[in-house]
Amino acid sequence: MALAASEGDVCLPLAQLAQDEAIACTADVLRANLLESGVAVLAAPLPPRDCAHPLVLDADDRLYLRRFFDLEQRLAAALVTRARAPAQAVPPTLRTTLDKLFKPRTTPGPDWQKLAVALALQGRLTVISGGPGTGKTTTVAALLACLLELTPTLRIALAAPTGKAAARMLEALRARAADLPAKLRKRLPAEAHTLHRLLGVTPVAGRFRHHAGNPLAVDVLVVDEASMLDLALATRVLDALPPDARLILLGDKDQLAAVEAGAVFAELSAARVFSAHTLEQLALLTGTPAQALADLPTPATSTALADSVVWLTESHRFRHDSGIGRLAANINAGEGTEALAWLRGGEDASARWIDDEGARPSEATLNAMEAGYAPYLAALRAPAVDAQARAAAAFAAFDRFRVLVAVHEGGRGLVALNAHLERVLRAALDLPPERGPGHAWLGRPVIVLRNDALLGLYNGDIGLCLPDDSGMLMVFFPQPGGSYRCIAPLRLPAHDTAFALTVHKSQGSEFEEVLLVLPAKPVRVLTRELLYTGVTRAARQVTLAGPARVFAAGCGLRTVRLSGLAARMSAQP
Ligand SMILES: Nc1ncnc2c1ncn2[C@@H]1O[C@H](COP(=O)(O)OP(=O)(O)OP(=O)(O)O)[C@@H](O)[C@H]1O
Repeated sequence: MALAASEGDVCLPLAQLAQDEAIACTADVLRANLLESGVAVLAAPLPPRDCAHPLVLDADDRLYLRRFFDLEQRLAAALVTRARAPAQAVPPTLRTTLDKLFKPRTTPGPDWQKLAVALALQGRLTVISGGPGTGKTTTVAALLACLLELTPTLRIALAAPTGKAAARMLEALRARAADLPAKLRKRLPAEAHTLHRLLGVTPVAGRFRHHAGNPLAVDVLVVDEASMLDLALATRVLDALPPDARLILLGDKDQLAAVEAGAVFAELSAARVFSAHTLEQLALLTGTPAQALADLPTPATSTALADSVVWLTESHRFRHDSGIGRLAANINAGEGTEALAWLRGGEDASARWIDDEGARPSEATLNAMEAGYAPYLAALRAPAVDAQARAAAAFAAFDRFRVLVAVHEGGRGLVALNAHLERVLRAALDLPPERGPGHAWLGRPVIVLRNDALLGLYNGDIGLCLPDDSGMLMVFFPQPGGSYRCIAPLRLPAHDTAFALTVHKSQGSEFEEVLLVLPAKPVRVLTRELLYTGVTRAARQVTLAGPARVFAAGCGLRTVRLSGLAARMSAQP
């Protein structure tokens, strides 16, 4: 079970477990043995309160670690309670506001951004799924404008699983809110938090200061990059949210799931289903012709998350047929061979392919890696007025490009590519030979691997080693408001070099250009979701380097996360 959890699964179906070579018996025999031995207890529908069994078996023969069963049960109940909360009346005056915020469309079809706002105005749980640039943040800016118009004193919190994602969200929200009246803009939050910081980290792992007994003082919580939410964190967020607060989850259902167990966002946003009554209300509020909504699924029996899920599918950042959009669509559809045909033909400069089959990256791949960081090298060499100005220039140059990888080890993995780029940069800057792994040197980018609440650093934060105004090498981290704070290298929690990042660690970030280096052989972690997430980190240009068969195999491989969340939500009384 622990192995399954480490691969992201929340539970294991008994039938699958029974096929394991080490177990080799029927599911019936396995069930009887587990229950008789006292290792597992039946959930009917919940396990008895005071039992000490480490495993729980549910009515559909899913076997859980006790902790995961409790979390999943709690999360399902909390989500369904929120989704079923009676619809809130929306004053008709908001129709005028919505019309002002969303100009009539020039393209056919309903305006899903406007519909998403109308839906979120009525409910306490709204899940908005969309690929890059589909207007999720713009939608939230409009929603907050409507809510603030109704309640000027509304307490809004913005959060994301990583510091980078939180900072991007705040920046994007400010930009999207630029057209709002100044009195509303002023009331938007000035900060976005990591979820850990919002919930309040305590010295006890997994315990937060805010929970059901000490809820967050918020009326609306917006969580961006929600596909990175694992089961445990999602449960803590729901626990800490006051019952009448609104929760808005933004994410991309096609992206990689969290590193830890669970694929909460993908499960929540898998289907969008509306009741006939809600569609009627939405049509009224948004002025959408009922005909335009007629094709939407309206099941006879309501589903757990009916009227809570919206998909945004139109990218405003790049056209569907532009290189990055087209490649992302091919990957999502499992069309690796089709993608390779046009990538190899060099049809679109925004998506490039380097045929590279060796155990180590070819000359062409290494050249692309080094060329990508040439502007960063130039920024490190350039004179600067002061340390803050140098940090701003260095971050701007560093953040425009990133090397992404699927695996840690091997000649094409994270460690090897970081080592290569370190050697190249040190040679170019005439730095003395390495003094061993982990020390500071001018220009070293670092990624934080552990939360350190005291220092205010969180897993995934990225800093750059640069001189401070006294010439001492420090690690600079961006902070809200655009300035940089610096921390002595020796004080940093566990960290690593960050020229190359795993695709997992790149979630929540976006770069002008991305070079995605694939491994030499197909591996289990190289899935459709990983390729999609990697490719969609690029805003302007993506280059893939690897063997064609590895890319094609990855497009054909879907991530399967075993979980019972959807079933448990449907089973809620
Ligand atoms: N309805 C629209 N019409 C035209 N442009 C739009 C529309 N909605 C959003 N945009 C523009 O598209 C770009 C992306 O919008 P936005 O940041 O809201 O998308 P997102 O889904 O939050 O993106 P991300 O992938 O960064 O999370 C922005 O430049 C925004 O101004």
